[in-house]
Amino acid sequence: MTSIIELKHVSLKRNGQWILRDINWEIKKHEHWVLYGLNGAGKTALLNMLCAYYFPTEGDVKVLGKVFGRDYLAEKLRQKIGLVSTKLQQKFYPSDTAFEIVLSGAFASIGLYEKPTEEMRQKAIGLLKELSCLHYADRAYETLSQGERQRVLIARALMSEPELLILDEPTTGLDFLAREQLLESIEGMMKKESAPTLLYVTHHVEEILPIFSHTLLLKRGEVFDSGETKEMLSAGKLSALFDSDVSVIWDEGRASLRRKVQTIDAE
Ligand SMILES: Nc1ncnc2c1ncn2[C@@H]1O[C@H](COP(=O)(O)OP(=O)(O)OP(=O)(O)O)[C@@H](O)[C@H]1O
Repeated sequence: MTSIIELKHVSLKRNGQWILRDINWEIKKHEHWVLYGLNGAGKTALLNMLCAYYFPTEGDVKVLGKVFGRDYLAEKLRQKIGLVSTKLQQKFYPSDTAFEIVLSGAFASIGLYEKPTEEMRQKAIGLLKELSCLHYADRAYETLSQGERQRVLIARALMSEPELLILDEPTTGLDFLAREQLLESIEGMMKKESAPTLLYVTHHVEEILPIFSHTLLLKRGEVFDSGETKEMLSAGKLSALFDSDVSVIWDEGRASLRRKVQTIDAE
């Protein structure tokens, strides 16, 4: 099976501090992964590396068949990766419509500077429909809710038919219902045969859908463990990850966590 991401003994130092240490990770085509870790675990640093914004201090990074430092062109590589992150959300022009924002994905630009073809327009309409956002296609970005914006940005990311789609904490700022509806849309989208490999970054176990076959647990810049999701989300493993006792409750293929409160006997 083709590798989408291959990291070998990758470490990253920034401002004299090690942020990532000895990361080994392989994502194969058609596997869908979760990158899970608490605040400050190094998730953003790792994503910045995968998208060629950071260069490893040590080790080898290969993304979509391109070896960093040897045969890759950052811009070209990024065009093959669909990235949806909160940081990206803030870059769009408030008066651009949802339709224009989705279309801009075909040119990998912020704003629409080239005339889209009829084929692009049809594709954008199809994606807006698929992500249930066609009814606000003509609304200005600034008038959209957080959940609506995320849907539009996922549709935009899919315009260029990326081989890898990275969703970086896409449910930030969503209420329970909006979160669940977005997760349902993501699940539906990933069931399509033409779906890209998906990397979903989160610090909420509840968001890990059954479609995510694999999970990498990141702790203080190191791989704590990685493998099949079901195995990674065990009470023992997560308690060790958090340095705090938790129990895991499974319901319809999704896990949720409870922190065990230590009770001290009065006697
Ligand atoms: N340029 C930098 N210089 C020094 N330290 C940095 C730099 N960038 C990140 N760090 C540190 O590296 C650690 C990992 O940061 P990172 O933002 O990757 O974590 P994260 O897992 O994305 O966290 P969160 O879930 O809170 O967004 C943090 O302790 C952060 O302060």
